[in-house]
This record gives sequence, structure tokens and C-alpha cells, in this order.
Amino acid sequence: MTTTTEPLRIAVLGVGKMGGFHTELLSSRIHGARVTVINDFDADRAAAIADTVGARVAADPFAAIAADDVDAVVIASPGPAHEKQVLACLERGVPVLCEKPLTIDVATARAVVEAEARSGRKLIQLGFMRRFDPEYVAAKELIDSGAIGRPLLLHCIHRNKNNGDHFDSGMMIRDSVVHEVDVARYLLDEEIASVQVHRPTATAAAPEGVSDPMIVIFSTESGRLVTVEIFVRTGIGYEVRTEVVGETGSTLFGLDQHGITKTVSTGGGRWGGVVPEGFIERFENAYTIELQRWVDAARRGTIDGPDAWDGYAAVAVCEAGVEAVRTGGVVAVDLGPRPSSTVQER
Ligand SMILES: NC(=O)c1ccc[n+]([C@@H]2O[C@H](COP(=O)([O-])OP(=O)(O)OC[C@H]3O[C@@H](n4cnc5c(N)ncnc54)[C@H](O)[C@@H]3O)[C@@H](O)[C@H]2O)c1
Ligand SMILES: O[C@H]1[C@H](O)[C@@H](O)[C@H](O)[C@@H](O)[C@H]1O
Repeated sequence: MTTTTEPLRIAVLGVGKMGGFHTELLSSRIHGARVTVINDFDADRAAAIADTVGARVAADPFAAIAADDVDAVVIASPGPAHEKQVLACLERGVPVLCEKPLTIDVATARAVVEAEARSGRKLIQLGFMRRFDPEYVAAKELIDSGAIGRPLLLHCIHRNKNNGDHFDSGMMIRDSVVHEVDVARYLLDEEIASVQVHRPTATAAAPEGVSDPMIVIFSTESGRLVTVEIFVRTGIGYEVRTEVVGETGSTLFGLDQHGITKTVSTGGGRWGGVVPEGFIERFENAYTIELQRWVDAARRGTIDGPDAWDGYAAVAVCEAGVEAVRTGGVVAVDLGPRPSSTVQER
């Protein structure tokens, strides 16, 4: 580990859209960090990005994790690669910011949680960036202050412009709704007990057999309900809105972060605004805060954000969600016991 005056030396694994942006932020806006090693399946892409930030390329992700010039790791490779890369970080004892999903099934996610618990250190942070978005943070503070009474309902809208033909109903749950799983757990401070999915008439833009949009309903352990509209081919842009309904009030947000209400304009007898194009435009601020807090914590050898248990719980709920898409029924979520050393104050 570096001393506090030296920058944290970071390896980024996977420099596609998300990893490329993390690399850019770490190299321009984040204090106390330096990207030293880049790895990507696509060697040309790795070389091009490494060149822009003065890093070197490692051809193998595990060599990158083991390298002497690496103190911490950002994993932004596709979900199926996460499990082995996270376990290698644990084995070496370096802090890791792993993009969601933690892994792609419950058994492997549980194994990661248990491996971290055995190590006795909290090293894994999940890339649930909405927890760092100022609007989500303000909503959480409002809820915790008691200003809207006990929250009873959560309504979420999650729309993307077009995630491509490979994005099937399962990916819509695992890669997209996974954010609402975490938001629900974060805002309501409770685990999700069951999932149901409704599949209304699909958009003509959806490939054969893909249910887009879908309405996903979570029920929490105490019986509170969360509705999620997931629609990933609107052809419009990136729309993420959330409303929490409490016993004595409600809060609606996601309208003004680079988004709609801040830029509402009138003219020609109409009013309207700009919808952000994608997740980077919408959550740029959240990614920046997330990375700065992670770097600051990693320099102390720990994490500061959603942890391995949060990643595991999200994988478990999504697995139930995929089953709910298939059966149309209500599918229960059983998280099992939480290893005690994963318990962390939120
Ligand atoms: N938090 C968020 O808002 C957010 C947004 C987008 C993506 N993500 C997550 O980030 C990850 C990457 O998504 P993306 O949209 O950048 O995908 P992408 O396809 O744009 O990039 C993935 C990159 O990883 C590389 N790669 C493939 N296998 C690899 C391996 N085994 N090791 C190293 N690199 C490998 C690919 O060549 C590609 O360059 C996914 O887990 C995704 O869910 C999170
Ligand atoms: O990987 C992306 C990312 O997580 C975005 O935040 C989400 O809106 C998309 O649906 C998903 O595909």
C-alpha cells in the first residue's frame, strides 16, 4: 500500500464505455489517484486508452491485479468476468471497485461474500453509483429525517434509448433493474422478499421474444411495494426517475439532474426540456463522487460505499426476477444468513 502522500496506483480491467469513463475521471478529476495499468480483452482498445493517460498495458487481467505498480483495482469488464477478477483482488488483499453485477449467479456471489468475510477485511465496493448521486442522497436524508413519514411505496422509471439486440429480458433484469434493487434497499433500508414481473405488449423495436417494456414489482420483508418500469428501447434517451410515497408526504426526483426540469423551456406554445442521452450524461456527477470516495477509502485500505453483501443481495433479487419473467408468478428471495464480518454501518 502507498503512503498517504503518494497517489493510489490503479489498474482498470475492461475499458469499454464504463471503464473508459472511469479511467478518464481517475486521470483528470480525482485527487490522489493514478491509473498505472490498463487491461482489456481488446488489445488495441487497451493500448489506445493507456496511451491517453500514460499507463502501461497488461495483456492478462490477473497479471494486472498482481502487479507491483498496482495498489487497487477497478473492474469494468462484463459481468461474467467479475467473479474470478474480484477473487484475485481479495487474494492479493487490494481494494476493488467492481461494477455491477458482482457476479452472474447467487452461488458465485455468495462465495465471494464468504471469501471476503474470511479475509477479515472489507475490500469490495460495488459500482452502484446512484448512492452517490446528490438527488438520491438528498432523498435518503429526507426519508431518514422523517419528513415524509414512513415510506410505503417506491415508484421507479428506468428508460434507456436502445441497449442493442443482445439485451434480452434477462439482461434487462440483471444489468438494468439491478440498479433499482439497490436503490430500493438503500432508500427503504430493508431487504426485498419477493419479485413479480408483468410483461405488457412489447415495443415493435424489441427483437422477437424480448419483453420490453416490463413492470417489475418487489415486495419488501415488511410488505412495502416497489414498482419498476424498465424500458430499454424508447428511442428517446436516458430517463431515470424515482418517487417515494410516505405516510405524510412524498418526494419525486430524477427530473433535474442534467435532465428535464432544469432545462424546461417554453416557446411556440409548447414547453419541454432535454433528456440526457445516456448514463454518463445523467450520472457523471455520481461517478465522480463515487470514485473520489473510493480512492480516499482505498488509500486507507478499505471501502466507502455499497459492499459485497449489497452486490450479493442484488444478484439474488435479480436471479429471482429472471425466474419471475419466466414463470409470471411471484418468486421469493432467500438471502440466507449474512456473514457477520460483512455487517457494516451504512
Ligand atoms: N454503474 C453503471 O452505471 C454502469 C454503466 C455501464 C456499465 N456498467 C457495468 O460496467 C461493466 C462494463 O460495461 P460497459 O457498458 O462498459 O461494456 P463494454 O462492452 O462497453 O466494455 C466492456 C469491455 O471489457 C472488455 N472485456 C471483455 N472481457 C474482458 C475480460 N475478461 N477482462 C477484461 N476486459 C474484458 C471488452 O473488450 C470491452 O472493452 C458491466 O459490468 C456493466 O454492467 C455499469
Ligand atoms: O449497464 C447499463 C448501466 O448500468 C446503466 O446505468 C443502465 O441504465 C443500463 O440499463 C445498463 O445497461
